[in-house]
Amino acid sequence: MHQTHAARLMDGTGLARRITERSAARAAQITRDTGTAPCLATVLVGDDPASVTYVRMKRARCEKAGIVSRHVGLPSTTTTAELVDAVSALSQDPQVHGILLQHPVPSHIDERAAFEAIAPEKDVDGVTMRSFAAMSFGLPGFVSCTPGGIMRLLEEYDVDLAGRHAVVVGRSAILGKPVGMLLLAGNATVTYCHSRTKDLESIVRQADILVAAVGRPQFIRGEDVKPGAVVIDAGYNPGNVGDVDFETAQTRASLITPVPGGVGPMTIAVLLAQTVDAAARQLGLGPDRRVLSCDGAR
Ligand SMILES: Nc1nc2c(c(=O)[nH]1)N[C@@H](CN(C=O)c1ccc(C(=O)N[C@@H](CCC(=O)O)C(=O)O)cc1)CN2
Repeated sequence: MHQTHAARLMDGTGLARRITERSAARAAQITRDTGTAPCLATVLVGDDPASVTYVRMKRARCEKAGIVSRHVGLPSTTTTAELVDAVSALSQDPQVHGILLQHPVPSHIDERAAFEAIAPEKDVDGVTMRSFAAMSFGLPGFVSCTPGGIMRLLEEYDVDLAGRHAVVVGRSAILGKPVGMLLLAGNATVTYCHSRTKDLESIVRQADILVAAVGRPQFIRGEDVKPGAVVIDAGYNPGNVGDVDFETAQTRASLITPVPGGVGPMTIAVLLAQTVDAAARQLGLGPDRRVLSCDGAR
């Protein structure tokens, strides 16, 4: 019989705040040293309410951290060519250091073509193929923000990955696929599951580390969580509901991210940290490797 206990919560809000304080200090230093503040351009196509909220949150956090926020809002009728032109113009603008194209774009647009119009040195959201390849090969570059935030949370809570079975449920280009590659780089044994996976529950039950990134509310049943597992809920469904049935999962897991307050805030903290890093490089200063690692700030 399984013993009932409450898992320890992984506090993404607190860690994100500490990382962002460091980003703000570094942004102020860059502004003092060069006379130019780091600048993130956000691009939003259409008026999907959730996307409007996320972009607003990103812009507000930039401004609080001393990062200039430039916004390009485009109508939902925008064509692929028009979006590629808008992103290319930002890629060529020396006053812009980072570019964020909010996902998803309307379905008639070739989102991949638009992402690929982001200059590599400005890909602070880690969405281009080049960034994905660099991350996969362990080369310098920007990571996709939610996967980067998840890895930073695992590090903060001293989760040992080596030899452990990590199960990623979901295979999206900016979340499921890259987080699996980062877990692999950490020497975990990685299994990807998706909508065509047969007997998903039996694979989930084997996970020492479970990353839920399906985009379906409470899709992962709490009773399928292996006792002692580390559960990362990367779901951001309407009403702040995650992909995991939290109530039951937290009685079985050893560590679990809450929704809200887990992975979400980390996504934005990584975006800001990478924007500051990009600005430092483009303005001829070295990157500050400590911004993300946040040593001594626990
Ligand atoms: N280009 C990108 N598009 C999208 C990304 C991304 O990383 N890059 N991620 C997701 C969603 N997302 C950011 O865009 C995001 C979702 C949720 C949160 C967050 O902090 N949520 C809070 C709760 C929200 C609230 O208080 O209203 C939480 O979990 O505590 C941040 C970012 C889609 N698109």
